[in-house]
Amino acid sequence: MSSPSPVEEQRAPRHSFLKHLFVRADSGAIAPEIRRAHSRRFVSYYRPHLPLLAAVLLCAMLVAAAALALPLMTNLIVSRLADLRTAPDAIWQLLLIGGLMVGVFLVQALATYFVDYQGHAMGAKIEAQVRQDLFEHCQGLSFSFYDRQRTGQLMSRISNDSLWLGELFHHAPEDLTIAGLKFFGALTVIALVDPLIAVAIAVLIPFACGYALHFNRRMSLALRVSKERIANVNEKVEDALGGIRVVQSFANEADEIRRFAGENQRFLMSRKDGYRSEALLWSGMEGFGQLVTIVVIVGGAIRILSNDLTAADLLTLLLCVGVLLDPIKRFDNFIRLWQEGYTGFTRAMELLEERPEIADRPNAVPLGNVEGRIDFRGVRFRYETDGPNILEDLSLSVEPGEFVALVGPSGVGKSTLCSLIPRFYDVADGSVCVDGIDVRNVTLASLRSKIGVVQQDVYLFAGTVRENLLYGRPGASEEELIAAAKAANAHDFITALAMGYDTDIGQRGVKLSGGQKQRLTIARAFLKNPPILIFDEATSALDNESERAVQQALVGLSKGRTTLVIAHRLSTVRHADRILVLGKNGIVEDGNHDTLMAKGGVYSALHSVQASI
Ligand SMILES: Nc1ncnc2c1ncn2[C@@H]1O[C@H](COP(=O)(O)OP(=O)(O)OP(=O)(O)O)[C@@H](O)[C@H]1O
Repeated sequence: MSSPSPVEEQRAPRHSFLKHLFVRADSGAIAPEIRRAHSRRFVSYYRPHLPLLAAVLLCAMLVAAAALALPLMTNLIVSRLADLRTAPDAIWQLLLIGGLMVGVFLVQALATYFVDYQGHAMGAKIEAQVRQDLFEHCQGLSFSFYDRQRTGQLMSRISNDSLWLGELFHHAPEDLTIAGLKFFGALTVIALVDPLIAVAIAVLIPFACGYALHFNRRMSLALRVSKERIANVNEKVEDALGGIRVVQSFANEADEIRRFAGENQRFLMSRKDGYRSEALLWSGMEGFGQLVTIVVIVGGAIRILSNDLTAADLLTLLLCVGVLLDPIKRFDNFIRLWQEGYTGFTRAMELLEERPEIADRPNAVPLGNVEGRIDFRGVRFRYETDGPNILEDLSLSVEPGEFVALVGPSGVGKSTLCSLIPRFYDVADGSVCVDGIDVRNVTLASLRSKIGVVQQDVYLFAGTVRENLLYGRPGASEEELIAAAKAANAHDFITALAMGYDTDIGQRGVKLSGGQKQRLTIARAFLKNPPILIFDEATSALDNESERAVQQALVGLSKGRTTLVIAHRLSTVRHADRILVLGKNGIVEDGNHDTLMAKGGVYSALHSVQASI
């Protein structure tokens, strides 16, 4: 059974064709003040292109004027036919008018070319700008935003939604100018030729406008829903293909196909709803066009019979009706383009309006050279305002150059604690300080440049080994690059790869083993060479021998810099200056390996358990 359409879903029970025709279409609409703000933003995108826009609009006016010239010149010829019969230079006069017409059409052709080419180029530039703005904006959004958002949805906003923007930015001013000039120009000529027929046409126009606006709103709603649905489809594709190894290893292909079919079907239904409104709009506008033609033919004939109009005038009127109806016939196209483009624009603006929760304070200063002291002062933290506290009244001081290990059961907040130092999240209460300065009072870029983080989830970019290593320090020399790789025990496996440091490692480093990926991320942090290092389970995917080698390198590298290491395997941190045991109620033990073992508390118990495995 097919799922209900989005608009139907909002207005159960299902309605008939007639209900569809007359139902109000403003539910789900955007608030007027937001719409106004979006409109201002829309107009602002033209600012860097004003001279080009002016040239395009001028050419658009020429196109419209040339279209109106045809009925006028035809009138000129036909109304003078009687005089021309007796004129000795009739052929020359006709040839002159013909030449004039050719000139007009030449101007029209050149203007059309300019509007089409330069107009589209301007639209494409603005589209690229919006896409760039979106991408740049997303780069600055906080971890908490990405905790809530899904990548597929974001990709859809940045790539899919912006596809119609170029067309919209180009066609909106151009089509409106041409359509407006043709419509009102033709109506004016009709009024000059026969005011009564012009009035008859003008009476029909409000009905056509009301009808068009109604279906415009319906299409807008349907398109908005359909954009949300295609974002869901993208999200499903991203999830299922990104995790294809998990899908296949669980033999869950059929389930994934079924889930995808569901999203695909929902998207299809939203399209169908939009197409129905579009078809009703299109057929209605066609009907309006026919009605206007009939009014002019019948009305014109009656006026000829009463000697108020000549045959030449009727011919002019019919040609003018063609010009008048042209924008109406293309109205459907324009509305579709407008809706597709403007809905995408609105969704893009919603994303741009998203404020980063973590940002530089207005008075933030750059963090200068740091010694590496870290203080947590009465820190309380939770991920969501109504969520549980993950850290509560936590105080802790790490001296410059100290090597501190964080151990404890899974989920007590070790990674969370570390993520507060580079300000991936902000504390709810208390403060986190580096060298005595609250991290919220310094610029994010300067703070993060002082901290190297190797995260639990290894992330490598598509590209070569070299590109990935240089990510943290693009200007590093070849010697520094190799030294970092050697320190992370990665140099040997890198040189054994087909292209050495220039080997492409595939999407997210898929062509490497788990341990190799981990060593690359460690080398990347080594190369950055920051005064504060944070390793979150950084050696978990290494075999014992590699792990020992990396541990040794880490000990060497940590000299003179503050190092925090989160570890589950206690054997890897027994050499640490301090070991902090984190429990549900914060730090429950603090000391070095020997003192904690002698104490016989949580650490020694954990140690005994691991030693017995
Ligand atoms: N982004 C997030 N949004 C909401 N809750 C989160 C988020 N990240 C972690 N948590 C929750 O915070 C708590 C602490 O997680 P954290 O990753 O800091 O623990 P951990 O001690 O490092 O665990 P592990 O040793 O398993 O890595 C957990 O209950 C977890 O579910």
